[in-house]
Amino acid sequence: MPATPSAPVLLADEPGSFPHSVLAERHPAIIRQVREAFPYGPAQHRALDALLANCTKGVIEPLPTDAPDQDRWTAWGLPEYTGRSWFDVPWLWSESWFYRQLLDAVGYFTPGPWQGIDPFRPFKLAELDGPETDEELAALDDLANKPADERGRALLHGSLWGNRADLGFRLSDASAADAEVAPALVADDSEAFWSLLPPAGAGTLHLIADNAGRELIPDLLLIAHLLDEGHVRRAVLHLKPYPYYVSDATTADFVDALRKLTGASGAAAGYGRTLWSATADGTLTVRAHPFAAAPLPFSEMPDDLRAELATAELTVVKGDLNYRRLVGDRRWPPTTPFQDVTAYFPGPAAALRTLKSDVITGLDADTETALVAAEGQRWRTGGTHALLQVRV
Ligand SMILES: O=P(O)(O)OC[C@@]1(O)O[C@H](CO)[C@@H](O)[C@@H]1O
Repeated sequence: MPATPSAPVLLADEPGSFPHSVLAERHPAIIRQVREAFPYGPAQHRALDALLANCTKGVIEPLPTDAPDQDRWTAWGLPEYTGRSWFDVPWLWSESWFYRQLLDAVGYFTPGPWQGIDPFRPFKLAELDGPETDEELAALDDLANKPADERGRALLHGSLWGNRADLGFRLSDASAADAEVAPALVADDSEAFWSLLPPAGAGTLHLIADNAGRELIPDLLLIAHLLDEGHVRRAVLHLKPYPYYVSDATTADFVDALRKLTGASGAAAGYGRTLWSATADGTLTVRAHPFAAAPLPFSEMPDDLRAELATAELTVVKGDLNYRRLVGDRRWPPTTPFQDVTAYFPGPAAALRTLKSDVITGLDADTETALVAAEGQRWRTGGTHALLQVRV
């Protein structure tokens, strides 16, 4: 048990707060964009209208008794939250519920012509095919002749900062992509990261992925490097079982990213070949566990996932949402020890995250003071700061 006393769970009930803006502004904007991106029929438009009204003014409603995921959502807290405003239940919970309901509205789960059609795919593809992605891949050629440890550090940073590529975040803050970043990390355990993964390692890396496209590609490059240089013998990539938080990576997005690499020229294609053959021989495997899209913190992970992560040399936990799930989506004092709040995790873990929501732990007091003096509380949510924290 962590020695640290717990902190209040984040709700979205305070107007003016970041969680409130996500429910009141980001979710309606997502509905609008999805609606405009597809030639949906009248039934889908009606369902989207109903969702818009429900998610902004209504209450959590029960699922139809024949919903295939009824049991799962029952176990995840639906009976407890039914009848309550979306703004009055844990924010982590209502956000996951939103994506589940949005997919339902467009027919994603219903047998028929729209089953399995990712409503976020046009946005993901536009990013994957954009000039920035090609520039990032071309830059790998400059890295190719550097010593392996220098390449490793550059690729680790690429994976970390790749977390800025979050289409949901950009929806609510269009200027986010251009905002200047603060290169110094607010917490930097990268030495511990490398000491957990020395060369000639025999273990398995797990990576809990976050966004597709410009985040997943650098994640894949890091995995390829760790395999090629012998830091780990195997890797397991955890993806989402269905589209989630706009740009979260699914198996289809993994395929697109890998094809992008193998279809590129120069060094990028080499990484692509490493990964393609690693999937073929089982060195790299993918998972899409239902818990990856659960509305719960990782402390409540099911036994099968816990047992699997317990075998990892290191689990890399990518992104802001996964960080919220890792430490618990709570109002921790920022200096709360990261080791304490992650003590429950089944093995060593490394959080690689740009800061895009209020939750933060593991800061030293001077760092917090300096951030507040410079920016008020904006540093928590602006996506311009990043951290790499390791739980040993
Ligand atoms: O997990 P990611 O892609 O880094 O960020 C997810 C995010 O954009 O969505 C949530 C709010 O909707 C926050 O956790 C964060 O702002």
